[in-house]
Amino acid sequence: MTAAHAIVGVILAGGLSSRMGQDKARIRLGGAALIDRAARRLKPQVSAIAVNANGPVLFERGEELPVFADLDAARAGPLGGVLAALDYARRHHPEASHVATVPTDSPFFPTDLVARLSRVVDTPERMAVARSVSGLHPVFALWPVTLAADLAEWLAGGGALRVRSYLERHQAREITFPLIETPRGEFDPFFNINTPDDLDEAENWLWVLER
Ligand SMILES: Nc1nc2c(ncn2[C@@H]2O[C@H](COP(=O)(O)OP(=O)(O)OP(=O)(O)O)[C@@H](O)[C@H]2O)c(=O)[nH]1
Repeated sequence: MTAAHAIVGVILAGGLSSRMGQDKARIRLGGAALIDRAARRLKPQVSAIAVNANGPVLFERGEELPVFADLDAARAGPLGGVLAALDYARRHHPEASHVATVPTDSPFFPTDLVARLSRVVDTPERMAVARSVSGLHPVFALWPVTLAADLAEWLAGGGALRVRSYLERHQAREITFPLIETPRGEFDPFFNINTPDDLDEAENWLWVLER
């Protein structure tokens, strides 16, 4: 697949943030909310961008993005967000072949994420997912829009909620991304912020990464 293909980028922000105790999308890192950081990083990589959230979303500096909720009020985890994303893409971007998802809580993801995942998408049905030395990162993935009905059926049929199981079922291609070399050592670009301690660690890394 080439960069000419239309890919809708979706920031997954529909979780409960229970470990953080407050909405992770609104958490500030280095002066910017995580949702705005994710949007800034994803936007140049895709042809359109939107946010999956199950509550109100606030954007800064007038950068309003389209927001859509899960289709089913009973939360199905990240896959519920992916299903909503495929439905959104089908309705608003009929030209799009794939949706690229990233979570809202991972501020340092690769700036060539979508380009590298796209390169291994050789058929319209192909899925691709990111890996690093820390393991598979199932919410950093390319999802064919045509999978919507299959995913809906799988979730309705009580399919495992784990994203990883669904990717395995479809033999998603895995792309391994390198660690980032810094003066303080190597850093995983898929580092994500789940707890207040993670946020402290991200603040420390931000200082090193943006020096
Ligand atoms: N749409 C949707 N997204 C979800 C759901 N659960 C998790 N996510 C998203 O999936 C990604 C990974 O979520 P987690 O960090 O495991 O869960 P979380 O709800 O954000 O945080 P915790 O409640 O602390 O587990 C994040 O981008 C979440 O916003 C859900 O039920 N629906």
